[in-house]
Amino acid sequence: MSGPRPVVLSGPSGAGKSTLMKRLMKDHEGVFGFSVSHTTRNPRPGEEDGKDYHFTTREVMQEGIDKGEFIENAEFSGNFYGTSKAAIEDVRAKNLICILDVDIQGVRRIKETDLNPIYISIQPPSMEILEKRLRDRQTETEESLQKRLEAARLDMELSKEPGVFDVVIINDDLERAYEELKEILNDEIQKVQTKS
Ligand SMILES: Nc1ncnc2c1ncn2[C@@H]1O[C@H](COP(=O)(O)OP(=O)(O)OP(=O)(O)O)[C@@H](O)[C@H]1O
Ligand SMILES: Nc1nc2c(ncn2[C@@H]2O[C@H](COP(=O)(O)O)[C@@H](O)[C@H]2O)c(=O)[nH]1
Repeated sequence: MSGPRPVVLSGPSGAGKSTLMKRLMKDHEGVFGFSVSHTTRNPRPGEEDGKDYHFTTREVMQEGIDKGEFIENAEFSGNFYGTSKAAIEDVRAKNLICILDVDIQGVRRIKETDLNPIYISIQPPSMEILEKRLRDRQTETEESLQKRLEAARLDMELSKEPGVFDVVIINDDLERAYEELKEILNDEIQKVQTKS
C-alpha cells in the first residue's frame, strides 16, 4: 500500500478512542482521514450517517461482505461492524493518514491484510473506571453495557500479548494520553505536513 501508514486504534468500548481521535483530527486538519465503518447498531444522538458510521442493516451488510467489499468485519455486542475497502480507499486517495477504530477481532483480521498500519491500543486505567465512563456516557442499555464490559475483559487480556500492538496507551489522564498518542504519530504527521 502506498501513501502514509494507516493507524489502527483499538481497545475496549469506553476506553476513549473516539475522544482521542477526534481531538487528533481537529488539531491536525488535513492530516488524518477517518475510515468510516459500517454498523448495524442504531445511531446515537448527534451521530451522522456517512460521517461517524454508515448505518445499515444486517441484510445489506451481509450482502457487501459476501461480495468481498470489506477488509474485515466482526460481531460486537450484538451488532455487525466492518471496514469496507471503499472506506480505506476514500482516505488513501486524499493521501491522508487513515485512522481505523476497530475492536480486537478487527485487529486480527487486518493483520492478515497488506494494510501495514501502526497498531495502537487505548486502555482504561481499570475496569471500574471503564464501567463508570460507559455509564456516564449514557449511550448503552444495561444489557449492552454488560456485553461491552465482558468484551472489555477479554480485550484487556489480549492487549497484553506481545506483538499484538505496537503501543498500548493507558488513558488515565486525557492530556497525558493525548501527548503520548501525538508523540507516537509524530513522524507520520511530519511526512504528511511536509508534502502539503
Ligand atoms: N481520560 C479520560 N478521563 C475521563 N473521561 C474520559 C477520558 N477519556 C474519555 N473519557 C470519556 O469516556 C467516555 C468514553 O469515551 P469514548 O466515547 O471516546 O470511548 P471509545 O473508546 O471511543 O468507546 P466506543 O468504542 O464505545 O466508541 C466519554 O464520555 C469520554 O468523554
Ligand atoms: N471490527 C470492527 N470493529 C469496529 C468497527 N467500527 C467500530 N468498531 C468497534 O466496535 C466497538 C463498538 O463501537 P461503538 O461505536 O458501537 O461504541 C468499538 O470497540 C469499536 O472499536 C469496524 O469497522 N470493525
